[in-house]
Amino acid sequence: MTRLELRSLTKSYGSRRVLDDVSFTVDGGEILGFVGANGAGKTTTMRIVLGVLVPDGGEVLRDGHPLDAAQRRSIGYMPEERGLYPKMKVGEQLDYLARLHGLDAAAARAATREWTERLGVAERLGDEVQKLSLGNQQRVQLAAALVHSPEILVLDEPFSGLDPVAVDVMSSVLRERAAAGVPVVFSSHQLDLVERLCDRVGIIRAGSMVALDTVEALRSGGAPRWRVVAPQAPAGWAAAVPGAHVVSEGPDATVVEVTHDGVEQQVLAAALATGPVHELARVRPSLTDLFRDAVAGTPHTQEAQA
Ligand SMILES: Nc1ncnc2c1ncn2[C@@H]1O[C@H](COP(=O)(O)OP(=O)(O)OP(=O)(O)O)[C@@H](O)[C@H]1O
Repeated sequence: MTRLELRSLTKSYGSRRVLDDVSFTVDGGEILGFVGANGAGKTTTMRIVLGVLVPDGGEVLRDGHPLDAAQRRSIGYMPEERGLYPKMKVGEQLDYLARLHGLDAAAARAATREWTERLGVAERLGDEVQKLSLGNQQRVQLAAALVHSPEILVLDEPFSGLDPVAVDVMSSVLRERAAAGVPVVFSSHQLDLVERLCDRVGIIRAGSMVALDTVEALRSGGAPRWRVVAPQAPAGWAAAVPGAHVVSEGPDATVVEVTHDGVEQQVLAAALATGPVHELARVRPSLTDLFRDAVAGTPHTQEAQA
């Protein structure tokens, strides 16, 4: 099965390093979500995979060997800036792209038909791309990435601007391609979607990978957090429990982080000492929480650091 590997990629613009030792692998059958704040380096990384940009250091491997030009061309790529010819008809454009990748005329037409039907734009085959709504242009863009049956998929923000139906279609296409053995990597700012769809998530911050794991593993890393609902407890009640750190305290609930399992029982005892306890529950961070933690301490847009 195909394996895509990015090994120690670095890239600078002038004296400014925008990628610093970025490494990750995506196995066939796997969907990797690539997330990070604006300007963190996602597009730069993907362009290097495609060969549109040359890294200063590091390499991109397929099954352990550096990607050659022909293998790069065989990647299904959806660029962030999109790359369709606005005045060309949808069908002609997709046929052309499929032919460019070596399909004969009949196979190109069949692939165009298949993907436009699948993506819900088959009735627009005869329309110029520029006459389509942005969301439909994006569906065509995905069709363009798929018409040549790529063995690797690299998609830069494929979900941005899509309506919920198109999001579902796009999600099922990505799952299906992964199930067919294709390594899939896509960037997105829609973290709920990434959480739902991806087998693993890589978080990049200011050009460095700061997390790379399954959502489940990322969620269970870090100190355990517990939510306590004790309506009669006075302010500051949990602060004195050894090993507990109050994360937030409000009228509805107190959230504490504990240094190790078992401390929550002492937190519970302290809460019970103040009156009834209605709830003691482990809090599982969402990918959004993890993302915030991972990019914490940086300006909201990392370009501001430049
Ligand atoms: N041609 C260029 N010249 C100089 N700096 C550049 C160039 N292209 C990108 N950069 C800088 O490299 C950094 C990484 O940009 P990149 O587009 O990879 O980020 P991104 O994570 O894709 O962001 P976004 O989420 O906004 O798309 C940014 O600070 C950007 O300003």
